[in-house]
Amino acid sequence: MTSATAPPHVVEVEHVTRRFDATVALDDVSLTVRRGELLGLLGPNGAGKTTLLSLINGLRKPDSGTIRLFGGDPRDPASRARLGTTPQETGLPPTLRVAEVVDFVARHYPDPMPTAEVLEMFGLTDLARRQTGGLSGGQKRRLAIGLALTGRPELVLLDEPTTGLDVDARHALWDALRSYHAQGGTIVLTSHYLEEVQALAQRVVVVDRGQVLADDRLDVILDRVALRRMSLRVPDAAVSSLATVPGLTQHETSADGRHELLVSDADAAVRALVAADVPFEGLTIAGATLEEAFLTMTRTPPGATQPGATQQAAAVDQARSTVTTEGARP
Ligand SMILES: Nc1ncnc2c1ncn2[C@@H]1O[C@H](COP(=O)(O)OP(=O)(O)OP(=O)(O)O)[C@@H](O)[C@H]1O
Repeated sequence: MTSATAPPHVVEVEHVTRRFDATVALDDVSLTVRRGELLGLLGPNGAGKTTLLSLINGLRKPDSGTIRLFGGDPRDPASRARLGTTPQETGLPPTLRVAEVVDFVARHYPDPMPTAEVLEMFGLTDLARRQTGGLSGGQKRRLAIGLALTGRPELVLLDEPTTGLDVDARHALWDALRSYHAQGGTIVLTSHYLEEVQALAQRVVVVDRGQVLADDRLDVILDRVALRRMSLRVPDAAVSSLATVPGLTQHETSADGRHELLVSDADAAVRALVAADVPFEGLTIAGATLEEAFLTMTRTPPGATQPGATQQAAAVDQARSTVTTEGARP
């Protein structure tokens, strides 16, 4: 699947901006995908994930910036010859049988996987003779992802691959993707689910409102997500002590005067407050949400003003309504 002399980057995105009328779907995004990586693009609804994939697979053009796919222009079919892709929704010819569709797609590639292997890998062997119009939503999804891998692509782009799948099907699909990756394949997948990214990805790019908020190894991102939210009251004279709390990543004061702290270790933070004789009251501790972790990832340039608590709370509320936090709480 890979060649020893091939360049290390299969995708290069440089300062890419893409607008839809007044909406800036991607705002000066830069990232590279190395050969053999399994990269998770994580972000809430409308973050820009699908737009980014559509630029990488050549369906859309950036307004500014450049995208290279295997070193070439993604809009050139030759650049896409080694690419497999599955959009969020796939149209399958309803009267063709499952095995016929796999055969049909396989004939477009020089060295496809045998149809039986694709069917086996995605748990579709018993459905080989079923017309695709008679498949359930989850079965169609598995077939669509099987089709993306049929040509043994070097890179596969998967937009929310397991949406609509039950737990068993989701795990079977993860196994198939791990096996493809173990054979040298490169995967970029988008997900709302931290759990999914956690199960598969080695590197995670967090996107929100068209911007890359974080791009790091999975373990580094998970450390950031394992935040705790502490809410407490302190007298004005003791507010400055809050800045010395260990593991503090964010401090805001809400409209009712409560102090909201995001900390990496709430036990250590409470011990420090007690040791410093800070007369706090009304303390509550909760797991920070994934959205809160996203927000703390926003890098504020030195000297810039932090967003106000009201603005931040509104952003959290907005994100909370759209992102699945399954698995986000420690
Ligand atoms: N064809 C389009 N016309 C107008 N606006 C669009 C179009 N495609 C995307 N957008 C807007 O661009 C922004 C980014 O959308 P995009 O679909 O890339 O986000 P996403 O992260 O993939 O979201 P989701 O997780 O819901 O699929 C959103 O505000 C969306 O409404």
